[in-house]
Amino acid sequence: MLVAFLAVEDFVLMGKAPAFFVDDVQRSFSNGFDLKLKDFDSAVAVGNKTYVICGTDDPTSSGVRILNKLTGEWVIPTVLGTKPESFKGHSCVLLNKDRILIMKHNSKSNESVWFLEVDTQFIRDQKKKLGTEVVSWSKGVIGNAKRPLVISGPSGVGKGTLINMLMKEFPSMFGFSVSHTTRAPRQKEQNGVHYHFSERNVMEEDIRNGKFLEHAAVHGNLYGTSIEAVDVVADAGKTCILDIDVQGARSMRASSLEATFVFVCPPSFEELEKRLRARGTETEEQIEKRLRNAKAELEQGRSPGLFDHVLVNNDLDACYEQLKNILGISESMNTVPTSRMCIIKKNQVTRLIIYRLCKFESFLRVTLSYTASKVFDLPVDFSLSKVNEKILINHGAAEQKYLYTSYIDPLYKYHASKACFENQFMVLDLSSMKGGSPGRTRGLEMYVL
Ligand SMILES: Nc1ncnc2c1ncn2[C@@H]1O[C@H](COP(=O)(O)OP(=O)(O)OP(=O)(O)O)[C@@H](O)[C@H]1O
Ligand SMILES: Nc1nc2c(ncn2[C@@H]2O[C@H](COP(=O)(O)O)[C@@H](O)[C@H]2O)c(=O)[nH]1
Repeated sequence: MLVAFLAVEDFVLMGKAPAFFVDDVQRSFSNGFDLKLKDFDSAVAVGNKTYVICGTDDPTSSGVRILNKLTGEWVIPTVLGTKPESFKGHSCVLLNKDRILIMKHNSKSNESVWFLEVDTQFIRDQKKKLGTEVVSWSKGVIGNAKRPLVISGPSGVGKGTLINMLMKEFPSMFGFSVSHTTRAPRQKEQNGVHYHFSERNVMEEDIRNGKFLEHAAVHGNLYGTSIEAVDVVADAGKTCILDIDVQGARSMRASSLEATFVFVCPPSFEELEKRLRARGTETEEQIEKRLRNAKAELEQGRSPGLFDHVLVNNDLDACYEQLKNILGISESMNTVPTSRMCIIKKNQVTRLIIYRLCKFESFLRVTLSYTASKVFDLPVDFSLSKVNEKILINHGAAEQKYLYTSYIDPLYKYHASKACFENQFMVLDLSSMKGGSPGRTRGLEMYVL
C-alpha cells in the first residue's frame, strides 16, 4: 500500500525521513480508529479531525472523508469547488491549519497543485449556510492574475456601453466575465457571449454545488458570476471585467477576489429614466421595477468602503476617459504612439532604433511570459516538506533530504551545493499566494534549485 507523505499541524518532515510504516501512520492520525486507507489514499490531521483524501479516478467518489477522532465517526463532507480530475499518487502537507496542499505525482507542474480548504473563512461561511461539514477544492495556478474590474450601477446608467468601449479599444487587455442569468435573452443577445441564459432550477443547483463566486436576485431574475467565467479570462492573461449589481459587488468585496470596484451614477434620475426608455429593451412594467430598484442602488453605491471609485456618466466620452484614468491606461498601450510613427517617417536612423527597441520590448515580453509559465515535469514519487512559505518537493533518498535540510541553514552552505548537485530539488513558493476557494489559488511560483 502506498501512503503519500503526511504532515500533522506544525509537524513538518525535514532532515532524515522517519521510518513511517502504515500502521504507525494510521495510529498517529486516527487516535487508534481504523482509517481504512486504500491505495493512493492519504490522511492529514487537523485538530480533532483526520481528513482522508482518496486517490481515485472514480468521478462519483466524493474524494474526501473525515474522521472525528474524539467520537470515531466518519463524515462525508459536502465537497465544493473543482476537484482534480485524475487523482492517484499524490503528496500532501497542511498549511496554516486551514487548507491542505496536494501535489499530484507524475504530472505537469501547471496541473499538479491543488488546495483542499478545510477551515478558511469561505468554508466556515459555507458550513453555516449548508449545515454540513464542508471542504472545497481550489486549483493552484503558477503566476498572478490581473486585478479584475467590477463595474456596478443602476440599470440603464451605461455600464455595458462603457465596457464595450473598453473591450473594443483594448481587446488584448480586457475580457468580459459572462454571467449566468434566468432572464430571457433580448434581441441580438447571444448565449455564451452576453450571458449564459439558464433555467432557474439548473442555476440554483449549480449555486448549491459551489460553482458561483456570487449570485443575486436582480429585478426579479437570478444573476450570477461563475468561477469559470472569471478564470477563463484570467487564464488568458487578461483583466476580467464584471458587470454586476450592488449586491454582487458586496459579495465580491467580501470574497478572496481582490478587484477594483467602480460605481457608475447617472447625472440625474430623469436622465436615467430617459436612457432606459430609449433603449427600448424592457416592458413598461420592467422599466418601472428597474427604476424603483435604481433608487436603492444609488444609495447603496455610496456605502463607505464598498466602491473604490464613483463615476458620473454624463458625457459618455468624458466618463470613458475617467475610467481609463482609473485603470491607468491610455491609447499608447494598445497602438504604436502616433508621435513615434511620425519620427519613423522622418528619419531612417531613428526608425532603425525604434524597430530594435520594439523588437527588444517584444523579446522581453515573450521571455517574461515564458518564465512565468514554464512547465516542469513532476516526478513519479516525491515527498513534501514545508519551510516557512516554501514547499520543498523532494524526490531523492533520505540522505539527500538531510543535505538539503542543511542547505536552508546558512551554517551549512557546503552541503547545500552538494545536495543540489546530487539531487534536483524543486520549490513551490507560496509567499505571494492569493485567492482560493471558490476561485483559484494564484500567485504561486515553482522553480528548480
Ligand atoms: N453618457 C450617455 N449619454 C447618453 N446615453 C447614454 C450614455 N451612456 C449610455 N447611454 C445609453 O443609455 C442606454 C443604456 O446604456 P447601457 O445599456 O450601457 O446601460 P447598463 O448600465 O449596461 O444597463 P443594464 O444594467 O440594464 O444592462 C443605452 O441606450 C446607451 O446607448
Ligand atoms: N449580482 C450580479 N448582477 C449581475 C450579473 N450580471 C448582470 N448583473 C446585473 O443585473 C442587472 C440587470 O442586467 P440586464 O442585463 O438584465 O440589464 C445589471 O445591474 C447588471 O449589472 C451577475 O453575474 N451578478
